[in-house]
Amino acid sequence: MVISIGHLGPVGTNAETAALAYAHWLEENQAKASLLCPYPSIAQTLHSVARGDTNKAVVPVENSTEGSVAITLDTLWQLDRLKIQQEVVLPIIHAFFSRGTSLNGIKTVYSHPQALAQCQRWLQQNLPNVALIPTNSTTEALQKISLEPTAGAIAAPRAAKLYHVPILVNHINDYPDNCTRFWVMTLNPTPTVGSRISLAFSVPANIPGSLMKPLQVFAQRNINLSRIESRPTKRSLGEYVFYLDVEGNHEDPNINDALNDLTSHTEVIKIYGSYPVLFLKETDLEQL
Ligand SMILES: O=C(O)C(=O)C[C@]1(C(=O)O)C=C[C@@H](O)C=C1
Repeated sequence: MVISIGHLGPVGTNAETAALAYAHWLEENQAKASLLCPYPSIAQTLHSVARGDTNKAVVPVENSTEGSVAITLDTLWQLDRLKIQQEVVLPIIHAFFSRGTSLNGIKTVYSHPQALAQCQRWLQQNLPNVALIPTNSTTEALQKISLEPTAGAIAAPRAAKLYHVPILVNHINDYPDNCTRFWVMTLNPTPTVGSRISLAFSVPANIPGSLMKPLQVFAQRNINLSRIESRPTKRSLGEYVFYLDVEGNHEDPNINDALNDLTSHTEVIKIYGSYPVLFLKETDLEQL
């Protein structure tokens, strides 16, 4: 069976690179063939796997410079039954593309909001007066500049070969170790022994101790949390959903005990599963 993997498109996005890396891993480790399916937005990518149109979806979750990808967390909270099969950590390199020959004449820069934010210092120093225009993805930005010599786009260097647009400046991300975590989501995960569990919950009431009690469940059992953050529930101001990454897996009775206990201190809880993490280096990307 060929595994269909949805990702943010069009081809050449960072999400596609993460999906390609996962497809490569599936082929090497499980002898499984995959078919990549681009979608116009992260939300549509997740809905496609929730409907069963694709077997898996690869979506960005957190960037080392800019933090969480809100649309991914919010959509996962709305959708039921999606589980994390695997995490892929990808080095993210941004390049500046233009049909113009120098930075001098540039008036407009297009890119995905995350990419614009990850290059904000470079933009401030080199193109302080341009209009920054957000697009649905980095490669959608590349498509926009084809007829505009005074426009530029920020995208991954890999896209230069795919779109035949010249790179004017490479490595413009503000932090050289810029990387993004991507999750491979599915309705039917293959059981694996992971190294991390991710979950989200809302609390029964906005009263003293309502967040401390769920956190104590882990502290009391000496279980380490590697991330905690909140997003609004969108029901009313001041109500939040909390997202946690827990170090460990379901084979550990201490973790299972903590997760069982957690349900008595939360209102709605979604456990996205326990999963292994695949770290990629810049040199790994050259083979994709
Ligand atoms: O537009 C792309 O190339 C994407 O894959 C999206 C995205 C994101 O949403 O975070 C992925 C990784 C980078 O952090 C920048 C942009």
